[in-house]
Amino acid sequence: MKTFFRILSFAQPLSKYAIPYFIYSIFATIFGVLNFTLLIPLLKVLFGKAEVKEVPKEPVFELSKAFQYLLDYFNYFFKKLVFTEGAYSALIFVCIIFLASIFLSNIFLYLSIRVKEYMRARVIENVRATFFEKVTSLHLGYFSDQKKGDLMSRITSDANYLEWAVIHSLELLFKHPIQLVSFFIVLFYISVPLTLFTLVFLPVSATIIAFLNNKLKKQSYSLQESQAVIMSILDETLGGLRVIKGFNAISYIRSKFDQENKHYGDVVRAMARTREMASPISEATGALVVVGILLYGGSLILREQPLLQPTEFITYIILFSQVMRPAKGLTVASSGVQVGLAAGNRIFNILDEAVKINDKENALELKEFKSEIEFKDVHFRYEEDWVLQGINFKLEKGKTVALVGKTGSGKSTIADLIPRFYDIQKGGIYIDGENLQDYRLGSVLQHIGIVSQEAVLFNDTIFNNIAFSVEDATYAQVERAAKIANAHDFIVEKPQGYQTLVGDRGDKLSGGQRQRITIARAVLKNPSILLLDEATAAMDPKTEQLVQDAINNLMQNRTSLVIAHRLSTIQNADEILVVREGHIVERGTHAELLLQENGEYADLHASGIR
Ligand SMILES: Nc1ncnc2c1ncn2[C@@H]1O[C@H](COP(=O)(O)OP(=O)(O)OP(=O)(O)O)[C@@H](O)[C@H]1O
Repeated sequence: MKTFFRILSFAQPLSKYAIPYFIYSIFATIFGVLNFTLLIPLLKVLFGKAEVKEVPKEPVFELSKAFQYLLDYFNYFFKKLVFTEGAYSALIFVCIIFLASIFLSNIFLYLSIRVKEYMRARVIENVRATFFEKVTSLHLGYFSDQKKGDLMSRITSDANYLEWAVIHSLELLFKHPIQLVSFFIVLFYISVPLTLFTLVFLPVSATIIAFLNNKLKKQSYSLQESQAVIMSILDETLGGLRVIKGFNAISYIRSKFDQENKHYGDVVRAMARTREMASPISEATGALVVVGILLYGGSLILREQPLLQPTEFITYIILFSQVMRPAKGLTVASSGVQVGLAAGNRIFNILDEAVKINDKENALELKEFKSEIEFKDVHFRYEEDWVLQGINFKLEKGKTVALVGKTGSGKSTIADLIPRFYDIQKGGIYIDGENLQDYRLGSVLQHIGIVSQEAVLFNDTIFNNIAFSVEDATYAQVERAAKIANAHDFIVEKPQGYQTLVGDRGDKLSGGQRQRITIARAVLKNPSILLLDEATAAMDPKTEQLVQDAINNLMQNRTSLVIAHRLSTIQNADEILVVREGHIVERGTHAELLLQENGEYADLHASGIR
């Protein structure tokens, strides 16, 4: 029930939709039912039962019997018309009212559907916006444990199921119950014993439908899980197509996909079996009831003193056949809600994930970076084991500190702690003497530029890829940044220049070109603190020199923390820290470290990082 109300909360403001929907549904139903009740006078005329021998008496209005008065007045007016104008004129009169009520019923139906669709659009907008906001505010560590495809499936297909669940719940709460109640009021009005007789069958079909719904909910959860797995495989395949083809692993990935795809098909078939059973079951119980009504209703008519008129009986059967529609609608809507509840749970699992990296109340603003960044006894772990232990160093303004060490030693992790991709568990990181966690993160990030090992580009133009973190960047500014990053020349050689689309993840550019675009991006942002993780991918000497020069230009007059994979970048660093298994084991300048006998830096140098 909690999930159900939470799903409805996406349709805020609910009253804006639910109240008009309720009103329109009532009117659509009233006029819809009226169509059928008009059958009684119509049939009377046709069967010649409407003969009137004297002037009928006009009914007297009483507030407590307003409904009865309306019916009596209609009968009075109808009889008067038959008496004064003849039966055929009365028939025309009934037909006109019949048409008018169909027209009105459809107008209200249209209005109710419109409100419903507006609400649907609102729900999907809200769900996606809330989901996207949440996903972008979660800490990076969360995504290490998640499959991307699974998240994508939640924001697309699960969100769709949820959107339908809201619509179905409107129908479940308002439309179908209103229709059912209205039909039953009229049915009771025509014959109480006959209607009581039909009601006996309701609990039987309700129990069967409830059983089917429960089954459907479980199946639908497994369907959505399977959909997520398919999306993940697709995502991995598209992302790694080059490797898959290169390693001739197409059959491996295909069989993985086929297996899941088959499982998905099996679940869809199982769901269809369950869902489609609801309809024949309600049809069969409906037919049973109709036979029962025919037998029982017939006995009421065929008595010596009939309790029911044949014209009323025909109308009753026609009306009853209409009851099946909302009754079936109820079963469809409730299964839609069940499916939506399963989808809702998958979405809420993410929405309920705690945002671990938050700004404190009254957090400080880092307006200007003035003196230094300091790591004091920093300890950090992703999972069980410590990845960093007792890290101490200072990065003074305008200086360059380089991190070197074997792969997996913890260099990237140290750099990731400054923009608070992760928070440390012990010790402290200080900027200008204040704890990093006391600042508003946004104000710190404003001063940081990151160039990572992997050049991350978006499927957009070169211009937008360079300008993406700087609002309103001008063409001249972007061009200047590209020149400093040694990127301008290759950009203008492209037919579309800065407007060239780079392709998915920058596929249409070479590795060196992608690197220089990301360097230009950092140049344009002009941050005072630079976190630079050198690319490890091998480039030809000329490109490498171009990238190296671009990096040197970028580092000028900045405070830099550099993760070095080549010695050439860091020979001029003010301090080099050698990291081993999460500890700093050596520190000093290039020259100092080379002098250390059996030192790790000297070793690394000898083994060839250059
Ligand atoms: N998201 C993560 N979850 C769990 N463990 C991680 C995660 N990221 C890194 N690690 C582990 O933390 C340790 C340090 O990794 P880190 O990436 O900082 O090393 P590195 O020195 O930068 O390596 P490289 O030079 O290869 O980039 C490694 O043992 C790695 O397996």
